[in-house]
Formats: sequence, structure tokens, C-alpha cells
Amino acid sequence: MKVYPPSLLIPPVSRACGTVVLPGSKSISNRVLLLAALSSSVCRLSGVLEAEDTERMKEALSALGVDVRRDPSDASAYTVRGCSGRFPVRSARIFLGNAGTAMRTLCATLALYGGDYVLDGVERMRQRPIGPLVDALRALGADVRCLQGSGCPPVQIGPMAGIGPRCSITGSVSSQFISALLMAGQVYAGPRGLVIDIDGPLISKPYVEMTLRLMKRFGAEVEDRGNSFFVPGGAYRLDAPLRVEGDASGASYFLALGALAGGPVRVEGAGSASIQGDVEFARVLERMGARISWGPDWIEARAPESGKLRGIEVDCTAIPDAAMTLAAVALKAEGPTKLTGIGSWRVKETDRIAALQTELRRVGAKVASGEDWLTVEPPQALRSADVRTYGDHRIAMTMSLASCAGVPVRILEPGCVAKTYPTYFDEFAAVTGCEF
Ligand SMILES: O=C(O)C1=C[C@@H](OP(=O)(O)O)[C@@H](O)[C@H](O)C1
Ligand SMILES: C=C(OP(=O)(O)O)C(=O)O
Repeated sequence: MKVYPPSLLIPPVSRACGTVVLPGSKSISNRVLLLAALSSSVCRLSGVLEAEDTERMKEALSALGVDVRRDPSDASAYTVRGCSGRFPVRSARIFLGNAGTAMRTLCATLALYGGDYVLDGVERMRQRPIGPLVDALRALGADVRCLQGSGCPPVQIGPMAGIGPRCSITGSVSSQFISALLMAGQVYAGPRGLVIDIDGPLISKPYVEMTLRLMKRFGAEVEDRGNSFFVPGGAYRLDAPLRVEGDASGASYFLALGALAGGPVRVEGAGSASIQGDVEFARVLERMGARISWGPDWIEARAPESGKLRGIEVDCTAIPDAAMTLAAVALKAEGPTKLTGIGSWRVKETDRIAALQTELRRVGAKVASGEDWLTVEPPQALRSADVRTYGDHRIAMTMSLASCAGVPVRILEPGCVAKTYPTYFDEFAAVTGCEF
């Protein structure tokens, strides 16, 4: 994995253009690795993201005895020999870093399988909620608990006697809980299947839709009943090789560069045919005045003809990750930009509302926030600043875009991009012509 210095000084960016071939989607990669491991077939996966979050998932599956083999001639291609839901290793302590997509899905999977497992992560992971998922799993008969009683990891898992037919779970904390119950539920459901009731509104819904589409690729047809899901139960099978799409959240930074600094910037690997909700980010940029073109697996962004982007109000409930990028685009827009529906930011890699408020103010923006919203007003002139990243890859990538507002920005601890996009700053340099 690429090694970064303690800080990176990004000079003012005056022009961005070029093409970025996106790394694999984190969300799709971690789902298909797990689905392949749970399947009853030998699965060929390509385009898998090489980053910390996917490393944690692959390590965990290997520790559980699954044969996950990298193709010697292609670092992002794997053959996974599925274990039909019966992991050979019944007792393990598994470290999942800060990978929410690994922690939540493996918690549900191993709890419904049963054994003697502890799932743990970094300090921040020990502050990220998992209580509602643990409660739903207990309602299904699993022996699982939060070891520190705080509703957060580490979680301890014991033997499983028999799975119940129904559970309910809140939709307003993390959609990953529901994706986890869906994917694991299919393999371990009893003969009557499993009903998952969703309490209240469901945030980050496109991620649940992605889960359903990928389960379908593995032969499982979940019935979406509006505020509940019926999971029929049965084995996963993958009959043809599966290629992971490029990461649409990662694409947002480069589309923003195109909109902020001339363009055209084209991202390849995700487009109008994508199953990732974050491609909608391009439509939001369009509302702000950027010129956007699409193909099935590419998107291109250019600055408005006038050169002026407009501040807007946007409900970000469906695009929690790409939404952060908008906070940086707002620095060069005319008028304020208000992001709503972002309450889940508070429980991700850091409290992203608090962190962005602090860092955007550091470069001179006027920022206000509430429990689930953020308003950014562009300053007359931006200030050069040393920007903290809080170990959060998306704070580092988002704040790198402040350099498009005419000042140098120093990103502290830029290596945190390794969570999902280890080569981010190389691509940034290639598209902007910056040297750092
Ligand atoms: O299911 C997924 O792959 C994800 C769901 C989202 O989390 P929440 O559902 O917690 O909002 C998103 O922020 C995360 O990066 C990936
Ligand atoms: C919230 C994120 O990650 P995680 O999968 O750890 O929840 C993210 O990548 O922005």
C-alpha cells in the first residue's frame, strides 16, 4: 500500500482536466467478497478494491478458513471458494479496523452462524453504533452482545441454537444493519424464510438496493414489501464471473474538480448503468450549474459556461458519502449551500459535521450546522490553512478540493485515504498538474 508523508502541501489548483480510471467500489467489493464466501460455488471476482477496508474483509474471511485467492497476474482479481455458510474456523478474534461494511455484515453473519467469535476494530470503531443490529440478532435467537455494554464494538458471539422467523430494526442509524441482516439472513434463514421489518424511515436507501441487486446476482430474490423485506432463504451461487464497478463516491472528488477548475474531467468505471446511489452526485453538480455528460460506465464534468457555480439546498439522505464533496464545492459557489439529511455523518469515521465545520472555517468559510444539516457560505477570499483530517479519508479528499479556490492547502495525515482510495493524491496530481 502507498506510503504518504505526514502532510501534503497542495498548491492552488487553477486547471483540472483528464481521465481517472476509478478503483473498485468499496461497498460492492466487500459485499461480493462476503457473498462469494457464503456461496456454494467457486466465484471469480475482478475489479475488487485494494484498500484498507477490503483488506480487513479479506483477512477476516481467510481467518474464518475461506479460500480467498488473488490472481497472480491481476492484483484486483480473486477466486473465492464458497463455504456454503459453514465457516471452517469456529473460534476467532477478528480485527476489522474502521470498516463499517465489514463489521456490520460479519457481525450478522457470524451471529446467525454461531461459534466463539469476537469482532473488534480501531478506537473509532468502538464508538460507532452496532447496538440496534445486535438487538435484532438477539431477537432472532443469536447469542451476541456488545462487550463493553455501550452499543458499540467489540462484539462477542456465542453458539446459535435456531433462527427465528422475524425481526425488526431501525432504519435511521445505518443502512448497513439492514444490508447485513439481508445478506446473512438468506443463508441461515429457517424453512419459512425471514421477515425484516424496518422501523421508521430508511436512510442511505440506495445501499440497501445495492445489496438486493448483488444478492440477486448470487441467485437470491428478496421481496421488498415497502417497510419490510422477505428473505426466502437458500444457497448463494455465482454462475458467471463478476466485475466490480468503479467507486462512485471516489468519483465525486474528480467530478468536483472538473466543475471547479475547468474540466473536462472524466471518470471511468461508473456511470448511468451503475448500481451505486452516489452517481446521483453528478446530478446535484448539474443543479449547481456544472456541465455533465454520461455514458453507461463513465461520467464527465466541466465547469459552467459562466464559470460560476450556484449554491443550492440539497437533501443528502440517499448520498451520505458523496454529500461531503458538496461542502467543498460550496466554497466556490455563489450563495450558500445547505446540506440536509446528514445526521448519519456524526457516527461515521469521525463526527463529520463537526469536523467539516471546523476545517471549512479554518480556510475562511462561514459555516453553520445543526443535528443533521450543514450550511456553507463561500468567503470573499479563502485563507491558506493546515487542515486536520481526523483519520477520515473523506475529510482528506474533500478538503483537498479547497485548493481550487485559489489558495494552497496543507493536508495533515493524508495517509488516511488508504481506507478506500490509497492512490487518491496521485490521481489528484495527474488531473491538476500539481506537484507535491
Ligand atoms: O452499505 C454500505 O456499503 C455503506 C452505507 C453507508 O453507510 P450508512 O448506511 O451507515 O449511512 C455509507 O456511508 C458507507 O460508506 C457504505
Ligand atoms: C462511512 C464510510 O465507511 P464505513 O463503510 O466504514 O461505514 C465511508 O466510507 O464514508
